[in-house]
Amino acid sequence: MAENNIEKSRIMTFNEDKHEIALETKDLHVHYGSNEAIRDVSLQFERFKITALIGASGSGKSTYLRSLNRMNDGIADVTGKIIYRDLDINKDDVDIYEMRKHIGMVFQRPNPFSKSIYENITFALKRHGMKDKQLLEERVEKSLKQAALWDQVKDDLNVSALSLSGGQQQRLCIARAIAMEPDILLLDEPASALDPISSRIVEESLLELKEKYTIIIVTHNMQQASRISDYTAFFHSGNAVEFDKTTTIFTRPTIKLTDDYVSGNFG
Ligand SMILES: Nc1ncnc2c1ncn2[C@@H]1O[C@H](COP(=O)(O)OP(=O)(O)OP(=O)(O)O)[C@@H](O)[C@H]1O
Repeated sequence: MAENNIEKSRIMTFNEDKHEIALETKDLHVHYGSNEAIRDVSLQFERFKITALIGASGSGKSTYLRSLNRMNDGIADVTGKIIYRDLDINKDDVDIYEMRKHIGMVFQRPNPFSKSIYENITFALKRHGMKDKQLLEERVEKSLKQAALWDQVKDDLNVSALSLSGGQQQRLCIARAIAMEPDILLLDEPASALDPISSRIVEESLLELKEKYTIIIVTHNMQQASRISDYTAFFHSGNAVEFDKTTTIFTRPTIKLTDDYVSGNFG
């Protein structure tokens, strides 16, 4: 069990008259058996902004992120509130299938289906009842454009997704997630398995995506966090230690633990 040695934390909250909150957790705890991986985390995520979750390995970033759209159901015990559109989506009676249309997720390793590019994107749409061929084609084009992949694949959407490069596969996974037109995109180190060039291209597409989506991203890469995020939450031992504008976290954090981490003294 991680030791709770956090004496101080500093969590910024938004003035809700000026900032629209897309998602919020209140007193969130996550236990894997007796191991408390997330301790009482209350954070707000502003709409159409990118929030980075940073911290050393094992600090709880992925556990927290995965709890936000109930990916930890059946794996961990998650208590506390996850507020989306005035609804606590951590309640038992929430339709998880429906909720995930609004809160989509992209994982660390590109995981396209072993199907064509076109089918990767239309699969979930069809399962949700979209049948019209023209509408499906429009959605495929729009999401591939938003994920900055359209120009490279538009001439043959019937090739296998597995024939794409790693970076292209990850952008396809982003396109697949946004094809559902979610409000919120959760990304768990989406560029960590990619080479630096593909990683920068994914970053650039995320910057464009924030015009339309609220993005919450786990990253180990400090440069990436400072390049793309508006806000940053620093996690340590399952606690959200400090949350503020990214520039503040990286240039003048209040808490020593944050300072040590962002200046590379541990982690
Ligand atoms: N499926 C699981 N079952 C049991 N314990 C888990 C599981 N996933 C994570 N944990 C534990 O929860 C704690 C937080 O892990 P988590 O993966 O959330 O951290 P992280 O900050 O995302 O780490 P990393 O950067 O290495 O991915 C760790 O103690 C880890 O061992």
